[in-house]
This record gives sequence, C-alpha cells and structure tokens, in this order.
Amino acid sequence: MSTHAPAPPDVSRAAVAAVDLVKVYGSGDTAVRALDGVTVGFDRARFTAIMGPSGSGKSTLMHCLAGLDTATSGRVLLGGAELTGRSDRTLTRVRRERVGFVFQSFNLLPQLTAAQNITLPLDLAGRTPDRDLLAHLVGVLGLADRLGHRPSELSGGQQQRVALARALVSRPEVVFADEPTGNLDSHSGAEVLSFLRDSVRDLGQTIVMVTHDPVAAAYADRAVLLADGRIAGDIDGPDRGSVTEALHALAARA
Ligand SMILES: Nc1ncnc2c1ncn2[C@@H]1O[C@H](COP(=O)(O)OP(=O)(O)OP(=O)(O)O)[C@@H](O)[C@H]1O
Repeated sequence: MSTHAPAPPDVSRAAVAAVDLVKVYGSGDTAVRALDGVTVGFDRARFTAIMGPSGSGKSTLMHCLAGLDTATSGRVLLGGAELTGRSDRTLTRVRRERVGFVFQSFNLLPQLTAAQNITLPLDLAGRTPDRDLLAHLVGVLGLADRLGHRPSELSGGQQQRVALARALVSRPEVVFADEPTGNLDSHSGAEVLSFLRDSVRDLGQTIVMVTHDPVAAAYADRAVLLADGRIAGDIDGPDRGSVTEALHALAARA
C-alpha cells in the first residue's frame, strides 16, 4: 500500500481551480474562517458536485471560483488564467462572458420574456447568439411554446429551464449551479439534473454544482466534500455510489 499523499490536482489544466484558498469573514473574536486552505481543480467537460453540511463553505467556495466574491488569500484560476487580484471591472466581464450561473431562485428579470431572459447576457456583452445552439437548448428544454411568456407566467420548473438556457447559450467555460433544484418538486428537479448531465455529454459543458442533496449529487461524475472549510473527501467515477454514505458520515461528525 502506498503511503504517499495524493498528488495535488493539476490546477493549471483545470477549467477552474482554487489553490490554498482562504476566506475569512469579519475580524477579531467574530471572525469566521469559511474556507481554510482549499486546493481543488475542476476538470473540463465534467459535472462535479460540491457537497457538505450547512456552513461547511460550499457557497463561499463557489462564489470565489466564479468571481462573485474575492478570497482573503490563495488563488483562483479560470482556464489556467489568474482571477486573483483582478479589478471589479474585470471580474464583472469574466462573470458576463466566461461563466454561466444557475441559482436556486432562478433570478430571471420579471419584465423580460423567456426569450429575452435567455439572450440577456449575450446582449449585454454585445454578442450575437449562436442560433443553432439556441434552437438546440430551447428544443431540449421544452421551451419552444413558452418563449414569449414572462417569468410570472411560467412554472418554477419552466423558469429554471429558462435559467439553464441562459447559462449555457454563451458556451461558458464553466456553469456554476447553486442548489439548482432547491425550489423545485422532485420531477422538475430530476429534469434539471438530467439536463445538466446531458449537457456535459452532448455539449462538453463543464458544470460545478453546489448541493446538500445526495440525490442531486448522484447525477454528477464527481463529488467534492467540504467540512469546516476544508476538503474532506473527493469521490470520483466508480465510487460515486458511496456519496450518500460519505455525506452521512460527515454530517454525523459535524
Ligand atoms: N457574508 C458573511 N458574513 C459572515 N459570515 C459568513 C458570510 N457568508 C458566510 N458566512 C459564514 O461562513 C461559513 C460558510 O458559509 P457558506 O454559506 O459558504 O456555507 P454553505 O456550506 O454554503 O452552507 P449552506 O449549505 O447552509 O448554504 C458559515 O459559518 C457562514 O455562517
């Protein structure tokens, strides 16, 4: 049996990676170390779930990886390029042009139609949508007869499918999904997760999803487990069946 520590991830080749990432909220007695030296890489064209108990740092890690928040120390690399230390303006451009987001609460603009919501990030960036990809996404997501509707005229599942089309239509380097099924019934949730999994297979999309739900994580290729702001496990490929067990063990320790 080898006694060597596992090899560090090849973060320079990853779609997105963190190196020794630390995030401290507040200061003095009330300081919270939400991330405590996280090094992890997320491979291209794979679907990875970030799991862990409440307060373990999942959202903080995702926000730092996506340029929504800045870390206290450590590095974030997107497509091998440093995100650390970039200006707010650059981070805004990165978020608009290089990553896609899917949130628990859909985050659609209420005054825009589904079609306008889908193309909004591209419109803001002055880019023209890839018509073939747009038609593919609208078809696969079953939105063809809903494109003229506003979010208030759509079900939760339909709203999240609009958000998925919006996230993928720009061919982002990474789609970040934060509890994307948290507000959905189990049927709509399964549709969303199947779509995410299929988009990895059919479009080569890279997906990083935060979830506390082992059922959702079972759709992913890999599950990274966080506890107390540290990587507490990394379950890949054939071992995925043990995600539930590992999460329960973590929850018992927390
Ligand atoms: N803006 C903030 N100010 C102070 N502390 C924060 C802030 N955001 C998060 N924290 C703290 O950082 C730690 C990690 O929070 P985070 O939201 O990343 O965890 P999580 O695993 O995503 O939790 P949950 O599953 O409940 O959403 C927690 O202790 C939390 O209270």
